[in-house]
Order: sequence, then C-alpha cells, then structure tokens
Amino acid sequence: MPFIAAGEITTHYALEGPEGAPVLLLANSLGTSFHVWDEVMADLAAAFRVLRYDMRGHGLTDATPLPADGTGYSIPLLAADALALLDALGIGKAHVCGLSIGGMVAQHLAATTPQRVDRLVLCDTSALIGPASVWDERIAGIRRDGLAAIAPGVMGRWFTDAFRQKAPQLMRGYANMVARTTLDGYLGCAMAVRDADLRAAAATITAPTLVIVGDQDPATPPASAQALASAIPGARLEVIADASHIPCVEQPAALARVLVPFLTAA
Ligand SMILES: O=C(O)CC1=CCC(=O)O1
Repeated sequence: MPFIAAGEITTHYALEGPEGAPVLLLANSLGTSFHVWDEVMADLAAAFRVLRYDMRGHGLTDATPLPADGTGYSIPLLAADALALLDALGIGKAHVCGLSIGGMVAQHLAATTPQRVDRLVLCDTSALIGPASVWDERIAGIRRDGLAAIAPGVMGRWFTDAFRQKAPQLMRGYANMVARTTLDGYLGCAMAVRDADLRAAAATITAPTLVIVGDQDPATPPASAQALASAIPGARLEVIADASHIPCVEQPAALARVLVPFLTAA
C-alpha cells in the first residue's frame, strides 16, 4: 500500500499499468477515496500507467487542520498536492482526469502548469459549483450532525434512483466512504469548492480537453458541463446516458468508451 511524502503531507496513492505507458493522473471527488475509479481501472490500466491518489483529508492521505479564520483548503492548495505527488514520483507530464472537485483541481493544473498536463478530461465538474449558500448550509449541517447524516442525501445526488435500487450494498459502501472521510478533509474540500471560480482560468486552458457528464447529474448538470466545454478553447462534450454524478461507478464501460479513445487518438 504505497504512501509517499508529497509536499507537506503523506499521500496514499496507487500506480498501476505498464511501465513506460503514458501516465494518467486521476483526481477523485469530494467524499471519495481513489477506489471510486475501481470499475474503470481494467480498461484504463490496459492503456496507461494510471496514478490514483486520495485527496488531502480523504481515504488514507493526511488531513491538515482547517485554518482558524474559517477558510478551508483551496483548489490551488489541492492542485499543489497533485503536483507534489507527480514530483515525488518523478513524473514530468501526465494526462489528467478529474471528477467533480478533482475536475476543478485538473482545470487549475491545466491553466497554471500547462507544461505538466498532456490531455485533460473533466468529468462531472464545472468552473463554478455553487451557489455558496448551499455549501454554507451543507457545512453547517455537517458541523452540527456529522458526515453520516448527509450520506443518504449525497447518494441521491451521486447515483440515479434506478442504480441505487439495483445496488444497495454499493450504496451502503459509498455512504460509509463519505461518513468515514475526515471532518477536516471533507469540510476543507467543501470550502475549496465553495470558494472556487475557475471561469477565467478555463478560458486559458490549452490542453486538448474532453468534458464528460452524466445525463442525470443534478450536482453539475449537462448545461453547466456544456458551459464549461464552451469556455475551454476546442473542448468537446460527451454525455453519458443513465448516469448521475459518478459515471465511473454507475456507467464505467460507457465512460471508458469515450475516455480511452480521446486520450489515445493520434
Ligand atoms: O457531493 C456532492 O454533492 C457533489 C460534489 C460537488 C463537488 C464534488 O466533488 O462533489
């Protein structure tokens, strides 16, 4: 189980796939560990050296205490964590695929360190995931009642009704994943999303970009994915049918069918 000193934190990661293949960095979403990518790994690791990691305060990666001034982590801080991981592993450049907050981290990386990003995949994300008042309400609710209390509602945003009914054990497992995220990690990242506005940064992205969204995603709906694709020069949008916010779990084969050809095209 690999851990590495990456900047100021110890990061839990996995590096799989053929040595020498192009590196694909996967950045996960709020309240998930890197296991959120498990169902697409067989397809991805056949073509790429896949680097997955747990974001600050998630999975087995260190959490750091929240600043006393009421601010949280930030997208630049989380992007610096990803760069520190690449540096620690001696990886100069990678394809980057980010899910939700991971997609915000990926946008920031592509905009600020284009020399480190080959192709970019932005999955169920946006340049602005608001409104801030909704995040403030969620943060207050978590401080009052704990993460386990929000887990059922989170499942309702992540997965379609049909999928939740079909896979009750999976829902239980993902609810546990949310509930067991560190409080500082979840709140710090929630505040990072609340406070981020990447609309100006998106317009400066030069990496070839694919935006992907589940057709039933209520958190970052197809219209906001279309707005993101329109804001990034040359970006294209793919909509995954019968999927909500986490297509890598709900429709892994359909996701791989659009992701792999985009990253391998000449
Ligand atoms: O958990 C949610 O509500 C959806 C979400 C927004 C940012 C993120 O990473 O997940």
